[in-house]
Amino acid sequence: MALLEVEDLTVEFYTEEGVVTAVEDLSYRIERGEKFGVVGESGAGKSVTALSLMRLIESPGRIASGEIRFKGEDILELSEREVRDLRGNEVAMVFQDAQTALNPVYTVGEQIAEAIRHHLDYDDREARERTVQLLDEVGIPEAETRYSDYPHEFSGGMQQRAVIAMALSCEPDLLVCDEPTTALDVTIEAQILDLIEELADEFDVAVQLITHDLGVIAKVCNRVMVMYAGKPVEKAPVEELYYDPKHPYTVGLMSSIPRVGDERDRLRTIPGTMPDLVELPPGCSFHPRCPYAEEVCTLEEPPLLDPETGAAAIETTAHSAACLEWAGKLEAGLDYEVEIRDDEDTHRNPARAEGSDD
Ligand SMILES: Nc1ncnc2c1ncn2[C@@H]1O[C@H](COP(=O)(O)OP(=O)(O)OP(=O)(O)O)[C@@H](O)[C@H]1O
Repeated sequence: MALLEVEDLTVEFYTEEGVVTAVEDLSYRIERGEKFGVVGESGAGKSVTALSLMRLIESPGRIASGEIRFKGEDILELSEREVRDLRGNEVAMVFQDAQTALNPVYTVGEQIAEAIRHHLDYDDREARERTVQLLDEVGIPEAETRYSDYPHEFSGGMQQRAVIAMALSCEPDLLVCDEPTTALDVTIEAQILDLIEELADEFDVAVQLITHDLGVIAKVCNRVMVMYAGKPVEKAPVEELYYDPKHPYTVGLMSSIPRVGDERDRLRTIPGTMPDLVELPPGCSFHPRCPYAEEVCTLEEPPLLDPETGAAAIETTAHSAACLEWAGKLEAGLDYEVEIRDDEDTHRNPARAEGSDD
């Protein structure tokens, strides 16, 4: 049994414009200790997915259908009290903005110690000791002294480290990080990502890392799900996604990975914007922006398929993509080439999209 199993999750928001289907029929699973990335543009449904895991979707939204099983138990069936126990204790979350996670009127140390006392039944002294130890582990210098600092006395990067310490304080099995580094500058971003990766291994905690940046996923994750307009369009081990992407949207996202000193001609960024979620385009939601779209793409919605066999993807399918190409339905096929640039050299990816014309 996987640690987390999300099955056919659909989340809707009732707005004046109509019903927004923010997440539709979404399925994925995360194994114990796995680092799982969720990537897509703004509005893809990444945060809504994360909030659903914590059962934090609020009106006008609701989880319309699906199951979210954590250690085999459907969290949608739990009582409010049971969900509160789950949050923080077994599933912890780190958001983009550390400031909203920290209460300005308590010292950083007190807040973490309070979480420890609440969840782990430690006395004051034990909680304080554990807090200092955690602050030290997340790289806060002079942890003993900084325990008594208020959040505003910490820099943005230090605040995010403290939030990570708080998230890990109750030894969760799953850490959900929603754009944890977006508010930070690039050097600090790299440090925080390294920290998340190191701590995930050290604490043996699985991570669901949400970002709009494939470069961030590359640094941290083992497996990735690409989302577009509320649905998964590609799932793959990270290396495979980079070397052999099977969905045109993924290829478009790759062009926006910033690399220092990267002089190569970029693949075009994807023109256009995400469709209106109240009224999705017919057929494949991505077709209005897809350079390879054909008439069939306006008519048929592509399921997730195994690109090797064209069979419907099941949970054990390692690499799947929702493009009609893999159902053998495109006449001209996909024709893209991915250029990978390593630190030392640049080489063309040998893996071209199968079924390409030339
Ligand atoms: N409170 C809300 N009320 C109405 N619609 C909402 C609400 N929250 C989310 N949505 C809808 O769900 C869509 C997906 O939102 P979500 O926050 O999950 O996107 P995201 O992929 O996390 O993007 P971002 O990177 O901008 O956070 C939004 O575009 C919006 O249409």
